Amino acid sequence: MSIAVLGAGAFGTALAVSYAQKGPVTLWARDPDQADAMRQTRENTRRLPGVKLPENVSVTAETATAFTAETLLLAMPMQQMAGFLKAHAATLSAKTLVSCSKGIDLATGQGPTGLIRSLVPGSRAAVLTGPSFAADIARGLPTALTLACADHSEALQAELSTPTLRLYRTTDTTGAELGGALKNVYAIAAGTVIGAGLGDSARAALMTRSFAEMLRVALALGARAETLSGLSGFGDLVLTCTSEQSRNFRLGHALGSGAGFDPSITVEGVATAEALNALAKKHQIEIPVAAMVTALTQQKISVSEAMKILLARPLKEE
Ligand SMILES: NC(=O)C1=CN([C@@H]2O[C@H](COP(=O)(O)OP(=O)(O)OC[C@H]3O[C@@H](n4cnc5c(N)ncnc54)[C@H](OP(=O)(O)O)[C@@H]3O)[C@@H](O)[C@H]2O)C=CC1
Ligand SMILES: O=C(CO)COP(=O)(O)O
Repeated sequence: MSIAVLGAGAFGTALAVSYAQKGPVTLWARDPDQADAMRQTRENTRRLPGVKLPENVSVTAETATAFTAETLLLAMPMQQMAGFLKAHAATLSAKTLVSCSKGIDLATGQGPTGLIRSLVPGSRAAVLTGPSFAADIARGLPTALTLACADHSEALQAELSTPTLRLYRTTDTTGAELGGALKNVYAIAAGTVIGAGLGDSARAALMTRSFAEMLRVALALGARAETLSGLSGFGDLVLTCTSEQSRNFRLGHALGSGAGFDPSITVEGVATAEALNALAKKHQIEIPVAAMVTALTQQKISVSEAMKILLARPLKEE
């Protein structure tokens, strides 16, 4: 089997570096100048500086070259995925398309597998998700992820596992992709709490109530509870809410502390919060924490107002 990674950001580059241990990997960058620079320097200086690209990684800006692989890993920001799939639908059918992106498409409310199934009907859709920072994967640090695919995926699991990247499989694509998408929203909340100096106890409370929200949403949308308790849900929530490596956490920290934040940094939780609010409204699910994140990121509310609203909610059973 052969692998190509579509999207040469931090995560796509890290995955290409990791899978190059097992054989040749094609890394597709949309920008020909960036592809040239990466070929010359053997480094993605903009998105993943300090990591050498192994010889087994071929960088290209030609989709025709990348699309010769059988397994294609989609590693672009979530709001870009639908456009990419629509543009290349004809050539992508009959491929295995593994989404590595975390989010909900704002226009349709779909996750990655929903988009893949509706826009590229002949393909096979899978999701690779879980607690993993690009820099850790690229350095070969031990990591465990969830591979979700509706059909039997043992062969894909073996193909995408490495000695340091251990995959657990599930058929619950809805649960896996919702866990990965929603944890980013709550990481913004956790970062806000820490940035505003509200303390570790407040963060633990918020993470716990966030997990309750994640579970409520996921169950309402047909996911299995055990998926949310696994790597793609609980595991990634813990990582992202507790590490300053997380861009979602760092955006929240900036909101909480009043610091500035570079708008060119990919922060999936902002659009996901908006998409989540629309889904929750449609399905009548209570999401008080995520609602506050949306209001905060849209500058409709201050951090102290958000805190007061959450603490003043009616007392109830856990
Ligand atoms: N970084 C991480 O640690 C992890 C990230 N992820 C997920 O991976 C996804 C990508 O994130 P990440 O790599 O970190 O983001 P980056 O910001 O590092 O890079 C985004 C990449 O996507 C490319 N891109 C943007 N728009 C398009 C498009 N229309 N078609 C093709 N490529 C496009 C960008 O190209 P250009 O430079 O030309 O703009 C860039 O190479 C996100 O969903 C994220 O949640 C998942 C796990 C870990
Ligand atoms: O998904 C991630 C870790 O699992 C990366 O998180 P950020 O996008 O917040 O950096």
